[in-house]
Amino acid sequence: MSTARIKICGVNTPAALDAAVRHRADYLGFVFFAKSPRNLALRDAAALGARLSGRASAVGLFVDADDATIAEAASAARLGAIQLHGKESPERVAALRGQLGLPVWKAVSVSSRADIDAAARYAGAADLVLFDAKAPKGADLPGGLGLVFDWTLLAGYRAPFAWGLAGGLSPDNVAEAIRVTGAPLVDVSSGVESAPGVKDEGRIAAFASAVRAA
Ligand SMILES: O=C(O)c1ccccc1N[C@@H]1O[C@H](COP(=O)(O)O)[C@@H](O)[C@H]1O
Repeated sequence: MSTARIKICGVNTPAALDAAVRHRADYLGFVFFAKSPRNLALRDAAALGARLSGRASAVGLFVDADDATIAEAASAARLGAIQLHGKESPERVAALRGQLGLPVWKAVSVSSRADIDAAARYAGAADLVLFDAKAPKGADLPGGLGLVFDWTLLAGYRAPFAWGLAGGLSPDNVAEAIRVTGAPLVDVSSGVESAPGVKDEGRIAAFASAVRAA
């Protein structure tokens, strides 16, 4: 099995960006969702995109955002892909992909096998499906909560699309998550933070090492 690709999500400062690049993350997530402690103002996102300057791909995270918001951020922050983390339908995903000319990732929240099966509706619409733990009812955020789902639901999974694993990953559990699921991509946010919205270089380094050793 080849090494899983790494996405560090919620990068919101130059120091966090430099740390993620130093530890060879493949993707850096820029969050555009006002309720998130990792939310980026457009001007800050533009500065981070310029600093990144193609050394890794910037993935913009949106939650049920409108076309103009996504297009403006994609251009300002030099996004290489967008991640839709709300209730976007396959039709909405396909339409955005056509409009933007960028790969579109769709997060699918999981608490049961039925959720995995239902993700098949995004085949042909999304460039990548990201399985994440379902947030509790009434939560402020649909992700970025450090919650894990039952990885055995993905054991032996044959996906009809490119896919990745998210939800409560950390330096301590990511090797086991890869072992159980065979995930080709892992996405982490709160598991590499010292406090909500504060990335920690030591934890980023440990996460990247654990993935490469898995
Ligand atoms: O990171 C956020 O603040 C966020 C906000 C809204 C939707 C998703 C968000 N993050 C994504 O959630 C998953 C899991 O995060 P965690 O590792 O459990 O903290 C991941 O895909 C983040 O990109």
